[in-house]
Amino acid sequence: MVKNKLAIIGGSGLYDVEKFNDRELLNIETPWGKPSDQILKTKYNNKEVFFLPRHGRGHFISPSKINFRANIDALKQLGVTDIVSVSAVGSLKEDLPPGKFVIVDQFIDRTFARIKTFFDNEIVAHVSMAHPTSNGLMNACEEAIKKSNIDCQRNGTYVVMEGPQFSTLAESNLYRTWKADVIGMTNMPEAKLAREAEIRYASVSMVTDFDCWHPDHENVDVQQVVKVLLGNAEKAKVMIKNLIDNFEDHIDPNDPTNNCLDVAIITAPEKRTQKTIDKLKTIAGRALNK
Ligand SMILES: CSC[C@H]1O[C@H](OP(=O)(O)O)[C@H](O)[C@@H]1O
Ligand SMILES: Nc1ncnc2[nH]cnc12
Repeated sequence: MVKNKLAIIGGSGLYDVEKFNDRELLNIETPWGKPSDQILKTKYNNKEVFFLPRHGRGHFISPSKINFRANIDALKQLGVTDIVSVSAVGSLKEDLPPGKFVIVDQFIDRTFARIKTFFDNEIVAHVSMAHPTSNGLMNACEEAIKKSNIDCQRNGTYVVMEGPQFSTLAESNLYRTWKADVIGMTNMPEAKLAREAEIRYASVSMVTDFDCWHPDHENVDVQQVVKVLLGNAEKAKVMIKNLIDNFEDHIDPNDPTNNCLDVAIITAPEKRTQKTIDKLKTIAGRALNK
């Protein structure tokens, strides 16, 4: 049986989980290059967990330059089965003020300058993204957040913009007409690549600002965002502890992510070269070597 292993991908404001013991920093190489930073392997209540800051410690990687493929491949190499992203987002709704957490269940991917698949050479696969987040993992996040007394909305749509500039007023208003809830720059292609790697994914998005549509908040200002972020990050760390404790109770053994490549790879076996099969060993070894 596959052992469930949790990883947290930390976003803006969450670059480490300092208070966990048994800390080991891992340098992982992947066929896609280097991940954003060393990966922290640590323990809480005797449970192993991995942590990777997607912008690097010190926040030196912009959203468009994150090597999402290397990040996902590295976590898969470590045996990670579940990823919870912790992200800063702008709010597109009046009832989602700064400080509120949203367990995102849907995305609108508006990014255009990123590599979005592991299957772009010789071996082609089309995974379903109808439900990009895993229900069991979202249940675990909801329970962990509630236990931490954090104000939270279950479900919501996250618009992923390219950035790094924030939206124009017209764009912000357009996304509001789409009934989207929050906006950020990083959860895609992360969620797509996690799905291709058959890793369950959930996103806990922490509201830092009202973007620019709100009549009382004309601009997004990074200084303001950082102020809210620091408070959010402390709350997120409490949530992460609760999540490590409870996540295994919520794993769905029948989650469609678990073996989604079985019905996704379309390339005829005779067209798959050994070189590409080797490159995809970590991501798709299970499905390719059956
Ligand atoms: C510092 S505000 C903009 C920045 O924050 C979010 O990143 P993350 O999702 O990693 O927390 C947003 O997507 C932008 O990258
Ligand atoms: N308003 C906003 N737009 C995009 N990404 C964000 N991250 C935090 N606030 C944001």
